[in-house]
Amino acid sequence: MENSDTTKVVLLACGSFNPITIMHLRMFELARDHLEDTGKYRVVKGIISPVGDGYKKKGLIEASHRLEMARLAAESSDWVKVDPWEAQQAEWVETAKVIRHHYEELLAAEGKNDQVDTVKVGKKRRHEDRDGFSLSHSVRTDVPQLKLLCGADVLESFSVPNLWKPEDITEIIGRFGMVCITRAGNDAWKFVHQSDTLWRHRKNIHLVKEWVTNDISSTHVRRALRRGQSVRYLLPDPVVQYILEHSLYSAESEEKNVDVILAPLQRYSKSGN
Ligand SMILES: Nc1ncnc2c1ncn2[C@@H]1O[C@H](COP(=O)(O)OP(=O)(O)OP(=O)(O)O)[C@@H](O)[C@H]1O
Ligand SMILES: NC(=O)c1ccc[n+]([C@@H]2O[C@H](COP(=O)(O)O)[C@@H](O)[C@H]2O)c1
Ligand SMILES: [Zn+2]
Repeated sequence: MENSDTTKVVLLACGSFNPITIMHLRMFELARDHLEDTGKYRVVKGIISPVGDGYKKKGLIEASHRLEMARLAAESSDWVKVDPWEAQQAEWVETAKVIRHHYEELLAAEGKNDQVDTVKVGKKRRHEDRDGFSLSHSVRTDVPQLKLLCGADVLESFSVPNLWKPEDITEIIGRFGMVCITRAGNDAWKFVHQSDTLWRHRKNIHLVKEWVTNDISSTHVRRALRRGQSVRYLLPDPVVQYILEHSLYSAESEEKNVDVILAPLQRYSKSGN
């Protein structure tokens, strides 16, 4: 039965997905269970958004292949879909912009625009937060919430110099919120505790402890493929087939972007941000 007190949530996972693994799909299941277990949320959709080639990460193969593999993987889910928008952009797009794009899509799908209906927005939300970010322009309760889904490594990468703009971190967490899958739960909490920005927005950070630890990573999968080893059961079968059919992941593909600086580092060190 529909509970009118629950808030609908859409989960957005951004990453390389080079290639997508079963752990990426598990993240969605873990996050949905965690949010729904609070009794406050109902997760209605998951979106996988592979990063574009402009991200320039070492070993990042073409977005067309990564998108197709993600689509094959998502066929096994009735609620997680792949969205090609980010992957199709000529230049790397900041995650905050990707979230904004999907939020606008969400509003459009609900027949709403980005103007907040103040009657429907809770009073306590109508203020500037301490970073000067106007929450009154951004939080509404009549459409599903959009939250960024990621692993603890992404949360911890917030402290890497020149990787994230501080205002983007504030917007991602303060305006939208994050669901973060963590293998070492205490470390992620410690990280939140040690950052003033993260601590201020702690109620918008959902840390999900993964009890059945699973260290599958795309790096491990690419390494195994380079060595001619089996990757079966680490990836959905159709993804394994696709990789073999197209001979993806070799010593050569791992050298892609080897001498190139990662797009965010390039962008933010240049601008002096
Ligand atoms: N085993 C895992 N546990 C928790 N989160 C994970 C795990 N694997 C990937 N993620 C998360 O999935 C998202 C996409 O990650 P990404 O595409 O970088 O995969 P990855 O396996 O970490 O790849 P790579 O080894 O190339 O960095 C990120 O938010 C990452 O933190
Ligand atoms: N400043 C930013 O918005 C920023 C910085 C670094 C990574 N990211 C994103 O985080 C994800 C990380 O992916 P990887 O873990 O595969 O590197 C990608 O989607 C990337 O675009 C965003
Ligand atoms: Zn990663």
